[in-house]
Order: sequence, then C-alpha cells, then structure tokens
Amino acid sequence: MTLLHDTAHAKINLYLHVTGRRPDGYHLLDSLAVFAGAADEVRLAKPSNTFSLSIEGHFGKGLEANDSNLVLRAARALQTHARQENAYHLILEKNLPVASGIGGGSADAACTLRLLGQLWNIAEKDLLAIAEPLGADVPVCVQQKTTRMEGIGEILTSAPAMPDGGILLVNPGIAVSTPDIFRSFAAMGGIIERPAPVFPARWASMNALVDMLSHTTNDLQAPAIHHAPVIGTVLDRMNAQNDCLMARMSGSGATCFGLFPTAEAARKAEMELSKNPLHSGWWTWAGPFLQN
Ligand SMILES: C[C@@](CO)(OP(=O)(O)O)[C@H](O)COP(=O)(O)OP(=O)(O)OC[C@H]1O[C@@H](n2ccc(N)nc2=O)[C@H](O)[C@@H]1O
Ligand SMILES: Nc1ncnc2c1ncn2[C@@H]1O[C@H](COP(=O)(O)OP(=O)(O)O)[C@@H](O)[C@H]1O
Repeated sequence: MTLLHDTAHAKINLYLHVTGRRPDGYHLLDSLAVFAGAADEVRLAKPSNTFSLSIEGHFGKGLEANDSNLVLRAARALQTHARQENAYHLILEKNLPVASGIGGGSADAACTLRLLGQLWNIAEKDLLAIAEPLGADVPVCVQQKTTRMEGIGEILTSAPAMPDGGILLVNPGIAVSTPDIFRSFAAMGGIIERPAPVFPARWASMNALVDMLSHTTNDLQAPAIHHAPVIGTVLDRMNAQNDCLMARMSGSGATCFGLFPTAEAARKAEMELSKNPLHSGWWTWAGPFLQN
C-alpha cells in the first residue's frame, strides 16, 4: 500500500566557489546546483502511531533506518511545525550512493517535506524554513530546480534552465566526509578572491554553458583528490570519453559529472567506461537533466 510517493533527485554542483566563512565555521558558497534524472524514492506507506522507516534499494544496506536518518528527522520536524498527530510508515528506496557529493540524504529529507507538506497543506516557504536546520543542501532540494545557491545554501535564486544535453555521473565507490573536505580546503590555501560568475538570461546551448563553467571551479575538488586520489582517475577517464565537453567533481565528492551534447552521448560514454573491469565497483548514471 502506498498513499503518496515522490522522487528525490541527485543534486549536482556545476561549480562551487567558497566565498567566505561564518563565525560558526560554516562556509559561504556560490554554486550552480542542477538536478539529474538519477533519484531515490520516498513512499508514504500507511498510517502509523509514530513515524517509522524501512529502507530498500542498492545503497540502503549501509544506512540505518533510525532517528539519525534524514527522512525521519524531516518528518518529525514538519510534524512538530504542523502540530500534527498523524504519523506514517515511510519507505526509502535508496538508489543514490551515500556521502557522495550529490546530496542524496538532503534530497530524501526534502522529498519527505514535500510529501507531508502536500498532505498537510503546508506552504513552500514554510517547508524551506524547516529544511534549513536539517542541512545546508536541504532547501535547494525542496525546490529541485536549477538554482544559484549562496549563503551556506539558504539563499536561493532561480537560474536559467539547462540547455538540451546529457550528464554522466560516476562515483568510484568511496564515501567522502563533507567536514573533512572543508577542513582540507582551509588547510590547502582557502578562499580565492574572484568576480562572481554572471549568468545569461538563457544558455543557448550546452557549449555556451560549458564556456561559462570554464571560468569557474569546484574549490573542493583539489582537497577531495588529496583525500581520495581515485577522484583524479575518474576525471581522467571521463575526459577521455568521446564527446565529453567537461568533467568535474560535484559538491564535496567523490561523485564526478561529465557534460555531453546529448543524453544519448552520455549513455554511450557510460557504456564505454563500464566495459573496463577496473571500474567494476564504480556507480554510474547517465541521462538528461531534470528540467525546471
Ligand atoms: C558541499 C555541499 C555543496 O552543495 O554538498 P555535498 O557535498 O554535501 O553534496 C553542501 O554545502 C553540503 O551540504 P550538507 O551535506 O547538507 O551539509 P551539512 O550537513 O549542513 O553540514 C555538514 C558539515 O559540512 C560543513 N559545511 C557544510 C556546508 C557549508 N556551507 N559549509 C560547511 O562548512 C560543516 O563542517 C558541516 O558541519
Ligand atoms: N536518507 C539518507 N541518505 C543518505 N545519507 C543519510 C540519510 N540520512 C542520514 N544520512 C547521513 O548523511 C550523511 C550525508 O549523506 P548524503 O546526503 O548522501 O551526502 P552528500 O550530500 O555528500 O551526497 C551520510 O554520512 C549519512 O550517514
């Protein structure tokens, strides 16, 4: 039995500039976040006395269905806000790798907020306020649209829609700790002063987007490669694929993305890459962007 369900899509930081640091240690960011077809699913299964969770899916094994899970944390936070006594059994289908720079846990939390928000008739602005303390990436995942993220992730400005094209995601099978990568970023030189990227009204093509991105970086990429050199190998392999327009790491890693002129070209590159037996433990996904 499923009352309602929704998909929690992978967030990809096409660029990520660290622009400052708050007194509490959190880093100020400027990032273009987009969403890919790859997704977890959250299902509201049936009414229950208290919120409970079961986890299915390939990446569910390493994840506890306890109070620390972002799905339950989001559900309880909204229940308190909405002064609701009703609770549900939730099912999470975990298809996205955990602690991998594509915000899977944040997307699951956001998806839970959307589902319960729909049921309890809660406005999006209230969902965004509940999302913020759950994690820096949760607000952007509530809207699941191409967005410029600033502040620590709570200042959201809509960005032009993605042009037609394809994306390939590759994770080399390692989990990376976000706080560790931010710490290494500081130790390896820290903030770079530079002008903020300017977005056009629309990107005429994938090449136009790639041209803008060539003037940006993911500031966390070098610190992450320092922690996990295999990330450098993933980027080399991705860059070696036919039609790969650019390759870069997302978030604090270790997932990397490649941009392609079409979803078909991204799928071809995925097949090529997967032929190599050395890549057998790598998770891959290829296809279109999630459009606004
Ligand atoms: C780096 C980013 C970029 O989108 O993505 P991921 O690598 O997680 O996908 C996010 O900012 C991650 O957001 P999220 O994973 O929700 O982070 P949180 O749980 O709020 O914070 C985890 C820890 O990361 C560090 N942190 C996080 C966000 C931020 N703007 N500055 C930080 O310094 C802090 O040490 C914090 O304790
Ligand atoms: N539903 C969930 N899915 C993934 N991770 C979760 C979830 N709930 C809690 N977590 C915890 O959140 C941390 C960050 O997970 P995740 O959002 O996948 O990272 P990232 O944003 O780097 O992709 C993990 O270390 C994990 O233990």
